[in-house]
Amino acid sequence: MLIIRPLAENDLDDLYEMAASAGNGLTTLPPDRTLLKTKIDKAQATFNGQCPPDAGLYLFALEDTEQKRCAGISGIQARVGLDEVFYNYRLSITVSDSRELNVHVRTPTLYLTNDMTDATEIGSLLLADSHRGGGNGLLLSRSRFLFLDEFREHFSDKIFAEMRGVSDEQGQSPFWDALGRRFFDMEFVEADRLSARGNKSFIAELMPRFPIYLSLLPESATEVIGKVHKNTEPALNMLQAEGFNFNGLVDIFDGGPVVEAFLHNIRTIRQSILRPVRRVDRPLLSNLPAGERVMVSNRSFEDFRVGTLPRAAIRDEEVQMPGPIMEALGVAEGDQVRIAPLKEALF
Ligand SMILES: CC(C)(COP(=O)(O)OP(=O)(O)OC[C@H]1O[C@@H](n2cnc3c(N)ncnc32)[C@H](O)[C@@H]1OP(=O)(O)O)[C@@H](O)C(=O)NCCC(=O)NCCSC(=O)CCC(=O)O
Repeated sequence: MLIIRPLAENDLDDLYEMAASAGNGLTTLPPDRTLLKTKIDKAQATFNGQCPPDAGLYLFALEDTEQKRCAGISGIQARVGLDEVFYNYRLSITVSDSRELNVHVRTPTLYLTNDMTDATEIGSLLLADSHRGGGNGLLLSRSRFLFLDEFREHFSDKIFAEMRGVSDEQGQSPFWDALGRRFFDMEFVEADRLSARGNKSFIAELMPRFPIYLSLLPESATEVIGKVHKNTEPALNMLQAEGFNFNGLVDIFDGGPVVEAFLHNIRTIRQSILRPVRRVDRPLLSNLPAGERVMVSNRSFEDFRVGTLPRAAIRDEEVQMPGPIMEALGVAEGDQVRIAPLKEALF
């Protein structure tokens, strides 16, 4: 059985292994044990109330209960731009127009902004290679929306994700090579490593502050602006299906797109329903295709859990749950649980 739960201290080895095999550009998940441990500590402090929930870092693990290991991770940062300034480039247009000379030229232009300050960021989405496909990525990504729905008061109305931009197998980013590198004499991999260590705004402060005309950059750089890394296409696809759209901002390092949605418009949130639990003596059927399963959450803050059930378990007045999933979610008969589509609409 696969269950979403808060990331815990003993997930460190699994997390490190996943981060080490993920390649470059996943800035928030570097293969660095000390840094990953700091993140786990911050997430634990958030879930157990030692850190203000509005400034918290919520990291979730996908636990494979048979293999007893963490097979994936996903996250929510309650607000960005509080501890350090949060930068993006806005992809805008400069128009040069002269009727006398019969000239009308539109030049795409990048402006350095802090537009996402105070918004809620989802990120750190990573699934072990062994668990890719079959709807596991859907559960990992979408279960976060059940949490946001339940505890809206701690989050912004605006939810966004910075998608990993284009870089090659050697970690070369055409966008970084054409831009950041000229102001900061450093390879992308090194800049990415430094920003993972919390130096992102420090690097950003050394980047050009004046507008950048894209016609002055090489095509290798302009053609990757707003594009995602090929391994990130499923992540983007899932967010687009939830109603997220490109908001015109890109990452200052690799040019990857920022996508955003308003919380109340997110598909999982719009379609979620509550039902009381009724225990049934039935097999789990956790191998059903994603389209035939739904997500179910226990609605707890400190011990948030999400699993999946067959769609047929939802009835008008109740949701029917086999004992093992009730135990995994920590719910009892009569408790109200929240249910949302894993893939196909509920009704
Ligand atoms: C992103 C995940 C977790 C997704 O898991 P899976 O690969 O198992 O996904 P899946 O369930 O097979 O597919 C999910 C959906 O994407 C679709 N899909 C699959 N391959 C695709 C492709 N090449 N192009 C477009 N869409 C594709 C599937 O049809 C499915 O949608 P349907 O069911 O509708 O058909 C994984 O690929 C991964 O760990 N990637 C490497 C790390 C990474 O790049 N992470 C994102 C970084 S960016 C980030 O973290 C911010 C974003 C965020 O947090 O959400």
